[in-house]
Amino acid sequence: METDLRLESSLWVGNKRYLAVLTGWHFKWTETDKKNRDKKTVSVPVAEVVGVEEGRVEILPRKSVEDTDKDFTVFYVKRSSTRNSYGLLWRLGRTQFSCPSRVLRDQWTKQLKTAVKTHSPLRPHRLLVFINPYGGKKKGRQLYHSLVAPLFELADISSHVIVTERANQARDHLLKKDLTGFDGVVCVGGDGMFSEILHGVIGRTQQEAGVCENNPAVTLQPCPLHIGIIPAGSTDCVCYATGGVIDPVTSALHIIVGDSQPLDVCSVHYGSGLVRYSVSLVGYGFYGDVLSESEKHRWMGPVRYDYSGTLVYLSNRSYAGTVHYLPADPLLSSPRDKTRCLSGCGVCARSTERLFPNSSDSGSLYSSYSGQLSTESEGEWVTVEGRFKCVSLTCMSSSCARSPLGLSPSAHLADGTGDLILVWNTHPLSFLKFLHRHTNSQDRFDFPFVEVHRVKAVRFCLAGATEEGEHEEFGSLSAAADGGASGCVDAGGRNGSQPHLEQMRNEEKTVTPFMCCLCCRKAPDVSVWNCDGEILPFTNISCKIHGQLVRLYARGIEDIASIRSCSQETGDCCGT
Ligand SMILES: CCCCCCCCCCCCC/C=C/[C@@H](O)[C@H](CO)NC(=O)CCCCCCCCCCCCCCC
Ligand SMILES: Nc1ncnc2c1ncn2[C@@H]1O[C@H](COP(=O)(O)OP(=O)(O)OP(=O)(O)O)[C@@H](O)[C@H]1O
Ligand SMILES: [Ca+2]
Repeated sequence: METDLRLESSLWVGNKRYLAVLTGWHFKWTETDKKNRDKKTVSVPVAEVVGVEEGRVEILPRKSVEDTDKDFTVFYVKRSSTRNSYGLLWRLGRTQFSCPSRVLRDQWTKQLKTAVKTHSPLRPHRLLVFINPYGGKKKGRQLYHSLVAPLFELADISSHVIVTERANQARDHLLKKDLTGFDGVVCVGGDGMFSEILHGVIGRTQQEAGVCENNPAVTLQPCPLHIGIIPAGSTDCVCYATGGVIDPVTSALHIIVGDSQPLDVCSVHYGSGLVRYSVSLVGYGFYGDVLSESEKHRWMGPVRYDYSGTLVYLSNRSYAGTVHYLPADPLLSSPRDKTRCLSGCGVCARSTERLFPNSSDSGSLYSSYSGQLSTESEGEWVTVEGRFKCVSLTCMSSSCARSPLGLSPSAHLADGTGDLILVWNTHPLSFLKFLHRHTNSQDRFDFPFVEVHRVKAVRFCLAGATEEGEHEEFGSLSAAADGGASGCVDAGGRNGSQPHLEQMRNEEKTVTPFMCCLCCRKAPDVSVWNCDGEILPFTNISCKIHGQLVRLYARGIEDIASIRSCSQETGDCCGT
């Protein structure tokens, strides 16, 4: 197949002659002018070709086609580094080629199109797009129509666009409506909107597989629909942490080329019910209080978090509780090993082999789903009791513009673990130093009052509350297993009617005082949980990490150094 696709000929770009070669994986063109000693080769991976059009075509600022019969235009991914973030910006590169004959032109366009089809099997053809018109700075709709839709059209992707009219509309649509023919779901919005899509996609997959989401011991069915994120929110943590930049064009190009990034998901349970899923932060204490305070100031937009953060910091609170955690295998990785999860991460790749042992390629990745109950041996739970400024569990680094390395810089996107960060009560200035280190690259865990553990599961219990309830209902994760869908009740976060959770919520209210307002003299004894930007109505929760439960149209953070060495080899790897 490789040799079938090979094509080589002279082509013109402007008034310069090039030798163009299409090999199995790359399309390259090199200037053939002999006087030019610095011959530059532009090499574009076939998998990063966005579109091939006959004639001289432009798509921006608007589409124009000069239908000449010896020309063709290639659109492809071009990279540039950014000042404020860690990943690379992707832009649309475009080169117009002229051939000596129409026959050769047709040969080039045909071969290039075939090569693209062969080398990117996960490219979407049909997408379901949800736009939250009220996310972030309320520019979602405009961003989509001006920057993203023209790229999808160029790449021959058809999309069904729904501009939401209410919260949870996207989730409900994914849970109930016919999704036949869609390759993926695109979320135009922030982390809250992503969370809706996440709940819809996971819930729908479990429904169809007959898996009960309430039982934390059950192995959930990985989701076949990919999720794309066009960032248009306030924090956009999921987009930032999975690509290193917040940029709608970069995100659209990752969707078009069919990138596939697996992502760990944490399920949060109360009693015998699922409460929510999280991919970023499940946080009690400081981050819970900041979120709770910020909800009162939504009108401020993204600044609400800084304002509320300052108020909450000044109120200097700490909370008593007991944390139980199940450590992950320390031989595989550590949250303090100073590594970073980058595109092509080896730790995550080895986890894929462990989680899906029988699959040899991404096409059959989910075929090895092994049943409903976790068979992995559980290990020993560890218990820590005390007074904390905050307790945070994150499945990934949770980096964002505010904190470019995130809550846990060495966390992995897809290793089946989360990082548990315990910040003990300390002097306010020490806590400020800890917070400040989130804004730079200093080690935020290098304080005597901070602990970080790589974990598979966590349980939290308020001080004074016995764990009896939970012990009866959970015991160990595997003891709670009931074998699957039997007796399954509606999972939390799925739809309005969850009688089991409603009853438990009322029970908890009797022991959970309301958050005190900031002017009260007496600080509250109990905080709230922040679950990816949503306040949870329960305190004594139990969390379990599900390795690689969903897939995003992303490829992790690209290592700038390796891209540079690639440019040196070929003159200019990515542009004309
Ligand atoms: C001295 C400067 C200190 C700056 C400290 C910055 C720490 C930033 C850590 C960011 C962690 C983000 C985790 C991601 C969570 C998302 O799943 C979730 C949904 O979008 N976002 C939030 O809950 C939104 C959470 C937003 C949290 C913002 C906290 C801002 C704290 C500001 C403290 C100022 C103290 C000033 C004292 C005079
Ligand atoms: N049409 C709508 N009207 C009201 N709320 C909506 C609508 N569509 C979606 N939502 C809800 O709005 C919430 C916030 O949206 P989104 O996450 O897009 O923006 P954000 O809160 O500004 O950003 P971030 O979550 O990154 O901080 C989501 O939880 C979503 O459920
Ligand atoms: Ca992880």
